[in-house]
Amino acid sequence: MIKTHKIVLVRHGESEWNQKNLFCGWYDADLSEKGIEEAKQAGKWLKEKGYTFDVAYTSVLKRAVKTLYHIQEELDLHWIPIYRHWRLNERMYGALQGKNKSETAAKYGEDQVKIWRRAYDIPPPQLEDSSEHNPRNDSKYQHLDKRVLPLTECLKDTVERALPYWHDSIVPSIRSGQNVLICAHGNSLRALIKYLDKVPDEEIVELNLPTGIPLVYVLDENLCPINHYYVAPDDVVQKAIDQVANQGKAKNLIITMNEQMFALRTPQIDANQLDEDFHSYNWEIFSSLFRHSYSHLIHSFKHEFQLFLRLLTSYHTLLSSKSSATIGQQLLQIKYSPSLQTRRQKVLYLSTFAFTYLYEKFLVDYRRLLPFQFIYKLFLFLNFLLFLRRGTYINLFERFARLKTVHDHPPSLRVLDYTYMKRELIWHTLNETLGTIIPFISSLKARTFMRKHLSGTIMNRLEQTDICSVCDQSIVMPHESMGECKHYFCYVCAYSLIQQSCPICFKEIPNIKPKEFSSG
Ligand SMILES: O=C(OP(=O)(O)O)[C@H](O)COP(=O)(O)O
Repeated sequence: MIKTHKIVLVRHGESEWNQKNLFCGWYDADLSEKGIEEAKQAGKWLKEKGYTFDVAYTSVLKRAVKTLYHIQEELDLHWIPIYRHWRLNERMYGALQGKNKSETAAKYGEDQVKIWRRAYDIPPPQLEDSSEHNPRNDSKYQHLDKRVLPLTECLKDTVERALPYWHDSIVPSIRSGQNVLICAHGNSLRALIKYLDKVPDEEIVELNLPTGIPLVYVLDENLCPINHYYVAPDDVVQKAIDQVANQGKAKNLIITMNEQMFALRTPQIDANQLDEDFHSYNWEIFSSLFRHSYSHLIHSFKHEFQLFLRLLTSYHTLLSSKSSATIGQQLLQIKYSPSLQTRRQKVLYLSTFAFTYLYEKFLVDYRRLLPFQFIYKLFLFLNFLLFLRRGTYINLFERFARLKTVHDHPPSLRVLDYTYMKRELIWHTLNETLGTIIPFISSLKARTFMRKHLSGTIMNRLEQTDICSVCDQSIVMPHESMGECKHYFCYVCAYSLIQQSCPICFKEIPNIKPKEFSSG
């Protein structure tokens, strides 16, 4: 019987930088809340299937170290030896570290990002020596020769630096019959798999490893893979793999942006307008309360009451600790970031009310103050131009208080279906065409045409009744032709037939006369 070995590879649970869709590399990001749950779940799956380990290997980055810890916790395996080594670190992502993958795809193209993420031998641009991400300035690596510390790596480089550790430390443990667990990273594990499965350079591009799902490799006695499988339901695995593959797509931008995504200009303008509309509506209702009594009071103290209403609204919105958005912003799901926290911001906010009050009470009515009004309007205009250019600070208060507007929730991706729009377009075109054609159709001629082709019975019925041969209603002021036609018409209908022909018998009607009633 062939002697086999089983090793388990686990990519750490989701890190905080995975969550933000940032290139992470050697940056020491922590696990996100979800990542902690994924790590625990990995341990549970392994426990369920009866896995146990004698030794574990990981990198020196805390997202992998902590994932391993959570797995140990679930398996109650704190006593096994743990070896951490920089050679199991994630691929050094060079100058891409800290950049958002979707934004990078939007800037450089998805194809370029796929090359940087997945091409075997093309490294991303390297880190500057002075970069905060340069491992040469990191205390974790101070004991190492600076020349081995990379400033960027392609997968080939990662394979080359990870394999010595595989051969020197991990292989002996496997050969000695120990159950080995390796908890590492997306690309350091891809490097290992590339080597074990002898994946061709061009095929490794399509390999994506999900976070927190244990991958079992069954090796023969020469440590060649016989089989491999994930210890999780297939649909969970596939979904997680697709998610990793899609991280480099620009279209993810809208759904992966965190909630600090700045609001677009249009919602900001709309929110401003809604606030004004809300104030007008508020004032309308309030003043209508006193329409029949105390109206003189309302009229005399209009500005003071308006100030009171504005303050009341603010007290329940921006000035309350629960909200950082005006009414208009709340309706459009945007808000200030940071919220109105400092005393200075609150004072500035309240002074805008004082200013509005003074402006409306005095400036508008006094001609001598017109130059001030002009200066104020000029400021508003310049501020608005700046807002249009930069997309921030729609009013002077926001500018002075340095308040930016962000989306309350990440905007969701809307799927546009053009079927309805196409139908609408066809219907409108048809409507317009009919609307243009119909007025050209003479109803009289149409009716004449139809009668010409109607069967005799209907014709007879029409002739036998006392209804007008033109409008089909009871005859009003009956008239008849002065020619050969023997039909009767209302006066108005008959008048329209002069010099035309009768719609029933098609005889010409030279003129008309009132119907003569026989005395019998
Ligand atoms: O740090 C990273 O990997 P990790 O989350 O496995 O440590 C990379 O950002 C993974 O990104 P990639 O899947 O685009 O290679």
